[in-house]
Amino acid sequence: MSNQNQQLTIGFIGAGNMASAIARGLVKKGHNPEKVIMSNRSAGKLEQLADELSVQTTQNNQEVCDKADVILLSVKPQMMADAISELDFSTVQVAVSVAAGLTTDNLKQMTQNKVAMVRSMPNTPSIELCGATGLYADDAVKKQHAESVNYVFGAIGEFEWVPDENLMDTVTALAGSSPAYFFRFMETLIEAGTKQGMDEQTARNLVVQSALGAATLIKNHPDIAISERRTQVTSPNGTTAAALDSLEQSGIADMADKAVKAAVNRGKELSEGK
Ligand SMILES: NC(=O)C1=CN([C@@H]2O[C@H](COP(=O)(O)OP(=O)(O)OC[C@H]3O[C@@H](n4cnc5c(N)ncnc54)[C@H](OP(=O)(O)O)[C@@H]3O)[C@@H](O)[C@H]2O)C=CC1
Ligand SMILES: O=C(O)[C@@H]1CCC=N1
Repeated sequence: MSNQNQQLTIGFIGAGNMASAIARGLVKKGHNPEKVIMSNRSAGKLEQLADELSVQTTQNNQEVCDKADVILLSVKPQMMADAISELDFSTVQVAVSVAAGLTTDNLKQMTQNKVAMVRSMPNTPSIELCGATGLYADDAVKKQHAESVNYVFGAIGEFEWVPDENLMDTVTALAGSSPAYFFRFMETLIEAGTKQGMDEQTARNLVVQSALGAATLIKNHPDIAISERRTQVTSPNGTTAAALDSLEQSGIADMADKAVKAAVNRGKELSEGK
């Protein structure tokens, strides 16, 4: 990590699931917790984060603006206008929304266009420094702002800038939300294993290690197609072929397509205040 970026004070408005995942990741990566400040509406989460991470906490959102160089706007989309409209961002270098759906136009309107605004879509594996984040900035965002943002999201995983803001709803479907799809698939496999008579802990260990192994295998060999890895597992007329045939007959591709479209559409609704 570059020394200059390590000096950044990183602020959070809203200290819920996503903000605490990023803060935990940053501290785990070695960012000085005294250079993290988090605000939240209610006190309980702040007390826990102060105890666990030794970050600065406050229930005053303006204090975060006054102390932080980079601010992550991490309240629910429906709460964003209430949380940020009255704030003075004049000493803030760049604000980064993590909210699903809200466009940079929505956000700039809420802040009267007074702060450089980046839109991000991270995910909770950021706690383990395995995050996947999509980022979008309009032309007003300077190189120095982008570098600060790269530092934050590079510390907690991998990130991709997208050139077209419309793609941020797809980022939400494929990165922000997708850990939940994988969790759900793991849950269903474990449950199916227990129906075959296996105890839950053993089923969990086998499923989780297989998920980790499958992702690691794909990630460590980007030159090998995912379909080739699938073929390597699938003996002709074997057990995998039987399972995959069943998944295809149940419409796995259609299910994924519909799920992604549902998430994208919900993102668009959120941008319209629905
Ligand atoms: N969860 C996830 O996996 C992901 C979430 N996101 C985005 O992150 C954002 C937050 O989601 P998530 O963390 O899940 O939600 P949470 O409900 O866990 O966190 C939101 C937090 O904002 C606080 N809050 C609400 N209003 C204010 C306010 N006016 N001032 C200060 N704090 C306030 C809430 O406080 P209180 O304790 O009082 O309720 C709450 O702790 C959303 O916009 C979501 O779209 C993006 C990617 C992934
Ligand atoms: O479910 C949501 O709306 C948020 C955004 C991505 C993950 N959680």
